[in-house]
Amino acid sequence: MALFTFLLCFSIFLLGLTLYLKRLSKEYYLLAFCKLLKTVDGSKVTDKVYIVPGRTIFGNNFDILNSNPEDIYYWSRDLYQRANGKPYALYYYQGVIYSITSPEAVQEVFQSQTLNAKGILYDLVRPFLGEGLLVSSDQQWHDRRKLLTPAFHFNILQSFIEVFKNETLKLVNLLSAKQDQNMNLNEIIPEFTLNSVCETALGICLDDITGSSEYRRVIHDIELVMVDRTCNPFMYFPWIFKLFGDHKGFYKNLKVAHDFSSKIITKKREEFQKRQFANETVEGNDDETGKRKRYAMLDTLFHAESQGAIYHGGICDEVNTFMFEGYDTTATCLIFTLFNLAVHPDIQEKCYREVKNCDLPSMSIFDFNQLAYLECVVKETLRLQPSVPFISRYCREDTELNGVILSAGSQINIHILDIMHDERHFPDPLKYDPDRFLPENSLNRHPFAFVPFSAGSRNCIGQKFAMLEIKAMLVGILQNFRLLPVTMPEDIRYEYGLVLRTKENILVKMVKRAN
Ligand code: HEM
Repeated sequence: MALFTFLLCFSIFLLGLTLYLKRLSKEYYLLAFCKLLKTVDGSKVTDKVYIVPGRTIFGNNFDILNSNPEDIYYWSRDLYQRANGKPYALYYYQGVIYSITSPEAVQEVFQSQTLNAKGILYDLVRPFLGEGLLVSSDQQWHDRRKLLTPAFHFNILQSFIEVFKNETLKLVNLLSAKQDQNMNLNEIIPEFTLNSVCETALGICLDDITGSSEYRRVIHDIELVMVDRTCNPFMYFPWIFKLFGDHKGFYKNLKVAHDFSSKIITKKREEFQKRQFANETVEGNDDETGKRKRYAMLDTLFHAESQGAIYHGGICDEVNTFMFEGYDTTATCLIFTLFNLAVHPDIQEKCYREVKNCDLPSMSIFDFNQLAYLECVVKETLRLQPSVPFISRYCREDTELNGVILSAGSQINIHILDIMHDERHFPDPLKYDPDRFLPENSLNRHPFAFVPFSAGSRNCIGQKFAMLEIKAMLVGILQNFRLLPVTMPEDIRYEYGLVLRTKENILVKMVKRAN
């Protein structure tokens, strides 16, 4: 009798559980621990979104376990092909990842006033960048963006040009000493872009401060650990990372990077305070024409600090953000541009003809803006090999987007690279063809078809800075050298890092031009 009662109760329990799970499974992908996507109009989700089949019964949670950055790059391209122009979705325990690969689909995100919070991947860079402009959100982001925008004003950029030119001349001298050898661009270029951002935005010459090569090395190692963590969903948990990841190495490297930027801040603050004391800057808010005085980035922060609008920790976060965002992105673009020019001698020749009579030392922003073909070349590189291949947003609340409902906690991955490889807007998308950006060929192009700097309120604050710096370096290099290919396009295997990388370093040969 007792057994019968037990079996009856157990059966009722099982039936109840089954019914409950059945009901729940209308809302959730149970084994993936994730809420299901729905459409706004009740139509089939698969009509609007390609649902990526998981490799295990647990949704997509284990799809990229043990992958490397190269695997992830090519996996993303494969998903793009399979989705055939539709957005695609992956089911992870953290929430749905809704991936956008077309200008039409990204429009709503870039125009949204609310989708400003960054995706959870950015949590992995938080130990490095704190609450700096790249990762922060809400009022803090708004206030900082407002504070820092004037530091990239035209007049400030004009004053940076001298630094870009000096760094270019230093680079040309170094390249002259190595001409006719194979040049490893990944080793040479980042040193100069780091110098440029430090000397302009931070006002410090790295020749006066030790540790810059160590800084670049640790940044690379920090990146490797972060990319490794993105491949393993369990490593998102800080305690699992602490137990099983390279936690110790990561924080050791982080300390080196933070100490390096701290050293810069301390040195510059002393100088700022001395100037303040001498009444040269802070009190003199207005310049002689009566206009509000503008400062370069670090002085803007010190000025805000003197008014209680930001504290030391905030300054450190912004400095780390600008150093990190400002050097690797531009270096990547320069490396790919030089590579593209080396393997396309006809395009290189056209650029050379445009720049050969420029007088670099006397060039102004206006003169750089006149280099129309060079601009097309840089844009085509950013289209084909965008330094930042994808970005991500986080849905704090249930969000309607492109006819689907993303529940709170979902992520929106914006695949900038795929958007800019859309053949409807860029026919034969893998061909390197700067003419696409000539005015007559850009007419009526979708406004979000070319978005290497993102778009909308969270676009890149440093885009004009970057274009100017890249153009200055290209003018100097092209005037002095003919680039010959060593690495060929077929040798390149791309990798996802914090910026777009290649598995092997890119090599070119530079032959001095007869003047
Ligand atoms: C070719 C060079 C560059 C490219 C392709 C690039 C690209 C981007 C992209 C795509 C974003 C959006 C990131 C996101 O939404 O998660 C971004 C944001 C940002 N970039 Fe750049 N960037 C470049 C150069 C620079 C430079 C030179 C600086 C500074 C000197 C800079 C500073 C920033 C900052 C601070 C943000 C965050 C802006 C915000 O959220 O308000 N970038 N950049």
